[in-house]
Amino acid sequence: MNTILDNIIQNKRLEIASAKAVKPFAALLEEARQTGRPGRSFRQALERSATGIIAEFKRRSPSKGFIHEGADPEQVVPGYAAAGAAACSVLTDTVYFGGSSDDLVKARKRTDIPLLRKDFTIDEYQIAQARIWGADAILLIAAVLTPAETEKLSLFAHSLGLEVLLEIHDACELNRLCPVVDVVGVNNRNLTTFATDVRTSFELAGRIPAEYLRISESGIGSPDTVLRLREAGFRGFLMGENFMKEPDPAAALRNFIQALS
Ligand SMILES: O=C(O)c1ccccc1NCC(=O)[C@H](O)[C@H](O)COP(=O)(O)O
Repeated sequence: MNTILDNIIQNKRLEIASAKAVKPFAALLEEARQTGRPGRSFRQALERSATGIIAEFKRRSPSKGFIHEGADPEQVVPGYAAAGAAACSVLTDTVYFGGSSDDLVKARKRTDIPLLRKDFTIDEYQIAQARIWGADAILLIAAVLTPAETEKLSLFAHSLGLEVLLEIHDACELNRLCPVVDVVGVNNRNLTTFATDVRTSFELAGRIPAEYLRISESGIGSPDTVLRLREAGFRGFLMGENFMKEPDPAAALRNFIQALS
């Protein structure tokens, strides 16, 4: 039986094929190479951040449905930056998350903090898009990539000046770690059942080599959880629903950060 993740990836393949029919990869790559490299670093922003919070912009999700349907990235993302986010994650998947390339492009125009293109990256085409749309980093999900694919896509991302967040959920995915990965994320959400359990981060923390900057993702809802994850060695905390479910996500982030200090 197809899981939602299978369906998401199948849909990605169709989207990429349709995009290539409109603009072939060679033309997109030329455009990406001509796009300026602003020199922002997703990893450095986390290393230097007092909060380590990566605030996510998403309107909906497979697990929660509608979260904040009319959210405007030109309001939310600069608001996140002003509230103290180290970086922002912007969902660009439309079908399952209600996002778009426009969200990333608009966010880029309104803030200078590093932006992560949050999508299901399986092809160099998506990485070239991320460069053009203003991302500083891309997400690779170990669950849908082989070790060889992970390294190949990571090298390509670096060739365009993008950093790589490699997301794992299980110890068996540690074999995707490679020197070209910049940040390792532990996703507390099981991408098949959507259940979140922050114990996943605590269980995997010690299995990730110290040279990788570690972040914890999903299902984080309290300052105490962030403080415990910090003690376990995590430097970044990717949080979306906790803020996006509020009428003013940036104000929710501001209140969260105040409770952290
Ligand atoms: O969020 C989902 O329902 C989901 C389902 C399948 C694949 C990915 C999914 N979410 C992407 C994410 O990893 C989260 O948006 C991100 O980690 C923030 O999680 P949260 O703070 O729990 O919104």
